[in-house]
Amino acid sequence: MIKDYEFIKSDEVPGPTKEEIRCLIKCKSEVSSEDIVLEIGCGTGGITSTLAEKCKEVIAIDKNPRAINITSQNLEKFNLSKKVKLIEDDALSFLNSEESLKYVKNVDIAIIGGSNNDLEDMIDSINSKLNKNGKIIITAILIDTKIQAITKVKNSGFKVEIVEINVSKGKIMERGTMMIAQNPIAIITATKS
Ligand SMILES: C[S@@+](CC[C@H](N)C(=O)[O-])C[C@H]1O[C@@H](n2cnc3c(N)ncnc32)[C@H](O)[C@@H]1O
Repeated sequence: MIKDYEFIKSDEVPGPTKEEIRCLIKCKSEVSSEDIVLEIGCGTGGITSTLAEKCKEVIAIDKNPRAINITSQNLEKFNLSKKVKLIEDDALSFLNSEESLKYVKNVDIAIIGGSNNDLEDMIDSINSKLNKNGKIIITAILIDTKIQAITKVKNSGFKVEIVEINVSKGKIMERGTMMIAQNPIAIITATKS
């Protein structure tokens, strides 16, 4: 697993998703060497890099050119560039475009880490390109996003699992170890039946 400190970072781009959360996403996704992964909102490239180490191919989309740039630098650093197609665009516009048909079809795993106000439409669009038994994994910090995501995937007929993770990481100091809490984050895993 790539460590958080190994990623090239930028103040203008969120991420990388913390190592413990990336571990869980990798585990919950059950990613294999045959899988085609779609990531919406690649940010710094934390999840893209983690899954690219194992899967066949990642199509990673971000509307922020700086995110695409920093993800590209990280993929280069970890020697994963060949496995990843980077797309700079608004995810929903891209998924609904003709061009997307060239790259996004028969998806096995889709990760949604950024969606603005388009989450429900995004889930519909991804669902139309998702293989049977494929998974959509949504990471959410806002309570509102969690509720919206769970309601949508449940009503769309997916099998749904949700875990909320509260990680505290030890900071070792001279006089003892202090546990530093990270933001709670929900991982919603929706499996297509
Ligand atoms: C929290 S960051 C993801 C961090 C990433 N998982 C990582 O490990 O580095 C969310 C990203 O989603 C992107 N984003 C938000 N809404 C989007 C949309 N509609 N289309 C494409 N990208 C979007 C943002 O630009 C941002 O870079």
